[in-house]
Amino acid sequence: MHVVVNAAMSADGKLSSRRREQIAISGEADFERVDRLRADSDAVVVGVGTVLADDPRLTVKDDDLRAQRVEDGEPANPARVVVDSKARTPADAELLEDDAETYVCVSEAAPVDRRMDLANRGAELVTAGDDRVDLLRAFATLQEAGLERIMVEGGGELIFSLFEAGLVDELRVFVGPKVIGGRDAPTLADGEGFVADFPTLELESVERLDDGVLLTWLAGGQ
Ligand SMILES: NC(=O)c1ccc[n+]([C@@H]2O[C@H](COP(=O)([O-])OP(=O)(O)OC[C@H]3O[C@@H](n4cnc5c(N)ncnc54)[C@H](O)[C@@H]3O)[C@@H](O)[C@H]2O)c1
Ligand SMILES: Nc1nc(=O)c(N)c(NC[C@H](O)[C@H](O)[C@H](O)COP(=O)(O)O)[nH]1
Repeated sequence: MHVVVNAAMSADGKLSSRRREQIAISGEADFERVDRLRADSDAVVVGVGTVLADDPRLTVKDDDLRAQRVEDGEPANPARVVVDSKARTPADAELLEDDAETYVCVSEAAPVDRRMDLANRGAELVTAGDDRVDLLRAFATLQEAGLERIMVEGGGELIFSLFEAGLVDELRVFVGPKVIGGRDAPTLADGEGFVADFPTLELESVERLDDGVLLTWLAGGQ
C-alpha cells in the first residue's frame, strides 16, 4: 500500500477558515493535478469532519481520465473512504451517491442504527477500534480489499493521526496565495500535536503552480 496525503493550504498554513468553510486555495492547474491524482488512485480518503464541512463527492471530474480508467479495467472512479468513528456521515452525503464504491470506517462506539442507515445507502462498513477508528487496522482491511494506491484529502485531524500511526508515505502540499489566519482554523496537521519524535520528511520536489508552489515530501527524512 502507498499512502499519499494531498492538501492545499494557505500561505499561513490553514486548510480552511475558522468557520470551517471551504475556500478555494488551489488555482485551476492545482485542481487539475488533484483530479489526475484521484484518477491514479484506488481510493480517496477523508475524515468525517471534511464530509460534514464540505460534503465532497470525491469523483474524478475529467471525462477522459474516467474513460482511461475504464479502458484500464478499473472502475470509472476510485473508491471513497470516510474515517468516521461514530458513523456521523449524513445519509444524504454526496459521497454515498452511486458513482463510486464507498467505505465508511467506524469504531465499535458507532450507534447501530446509524451503521444500518449507511449500509442501507450502499456503504461498505469497516469496523476497527473501540472509541475511535484504529487507522492501522482500518487501512489493513482496505488493503485486503485490493486498495493499494491511497490518496488522503484531509482534513487536519485525520492527517495528524495518519502521521502518528506512521501510515504516510508521501505528502503533497499546494501552498496557495491567500492568508486565512485564525488560531482555530484547521491546519495541515491538527490533533494533539507531537511533543517528541516528530515525523520527518525528505523534500522530493518543488514546483511553481498557479500563483503558489507544490511541495512533494517523502516520509522518513533526516
Ligand atoms: N484545503 C484542503 O486541502 C482541505 C482538504 C480537506 C479538508 N479541508 C478542510 O478541513 C476541515 C475539516 O477538517 P477536520 O480536521 O475538522 O476534520 P477531518 O476531515 O480530519 O475529520 C476528523 C474526524 O474524523 C474522525 N476520526 C475517526 N477516527 C479518527 C482518527 N483515528 N484520527 C482522526 N480523526 C478520526 C473524527 O470524528 C474526527 O473528528 C474543513 O474545514 C475542510 O474544508 C481542507
Ligand atoms: N486540493 C484542494 N484545494 C483547495 O483549494 C481546497 N479547498 C480543497 N479542499 C478539499 C476538500 O476535501 C474538498 O471537499 C474536495 O476537494 C471536494 O471534492 P469534490 O469537488 O466534491 O469532488 N482541496
